[in-house]
Amino acid sequence: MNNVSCALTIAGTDPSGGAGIHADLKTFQELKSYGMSVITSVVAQNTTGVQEILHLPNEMIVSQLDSVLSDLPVHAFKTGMIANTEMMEVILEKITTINAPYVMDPVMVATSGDALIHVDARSYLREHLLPLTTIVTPNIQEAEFITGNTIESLSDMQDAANQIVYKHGAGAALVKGGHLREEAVDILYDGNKIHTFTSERIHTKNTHGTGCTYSAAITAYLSQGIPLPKAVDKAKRYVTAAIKHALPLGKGNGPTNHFAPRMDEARQ
Ligand SMILES: Nc1ncnc2c1ncn2[C@@H]1O[C@H](COP(=O)(O)OP(=O)(O)OP(=O)(O)O)[C@@H](O)[C@H]1O
Ligand SMILES: Cc1ncc(CO)c(N)n1
Repeated sequence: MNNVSCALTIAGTDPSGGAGIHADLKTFQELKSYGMSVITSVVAQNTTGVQEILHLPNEMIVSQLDSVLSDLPVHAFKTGMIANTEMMEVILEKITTINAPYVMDPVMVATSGDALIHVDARSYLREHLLPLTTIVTPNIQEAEFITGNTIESLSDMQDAANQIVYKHGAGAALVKGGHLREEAVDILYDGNKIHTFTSERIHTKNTHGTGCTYSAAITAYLSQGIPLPKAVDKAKRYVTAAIKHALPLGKGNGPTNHFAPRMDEARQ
């Protein structure tokens, strides 16, 4: 495998294995990209919520980034949880040197409702990191924060996706409507046109880490040179299968099933 595609995630941890760095690396592996990770914060969390957070010193984050960037290729990268403004500043300085697609999951709160980033950092993320992205993947709540508008319909989602590109400078915006309607509809504006991705809505409480898994799948496909709308289409299929076969583990919202495509293939 001389032409292996390398994908990097910069995010927080989840010892219960369903979200954060762990979801990202499992997804990269399942989708056949070589996974690499830089840890921002160590998060004691599980399917029921977040118990404790330890932020790594900024020098250690920079040091991890230097270790990866001085030695290995990066064909696409993503950011997830970046807890505060200072951390965002040092990460920004390093990622501007990477010449590869950038997927931002603008993580603000966990599925459990626990806050994962400092309130002030949300504005920094919008003003300074967002313009660097190839694609940003907000859920409704995150898109409402970025645009300052309420989102209640598909047409509101389209307006938000447009605004996030034109007004806030993202390369493309994928607004996820998982929580909005009977179908799970996501809207992508790629700077040229609106694309709509629809899947059945799966009635399950096991949705811990869906956002991480989805953005990691987009990153994996972009690392393989697959162009944007197609990468999102394939990632949407992957996350839908992962939710459909979600694992009833833990006492709260169980994790998505990163093996899911193999289970579907095995049945065919
Ligand atoms: N119950 C569901 N059935 C089918 N698809 C879903 C369901 N819930 C979410 N999705 C889809 O999963 C993907 C992830 O979106 P979601 O809105 O859950 O992300 P998120 O809120 O960022 O996740 P997280 O809780 O990990 O932060 C989207 O494509 C969304 O449409
Ligand atoms: C570390 C981390 N990033 C993102 C999420 C959002 O699901 C989470 N629960 N934990």
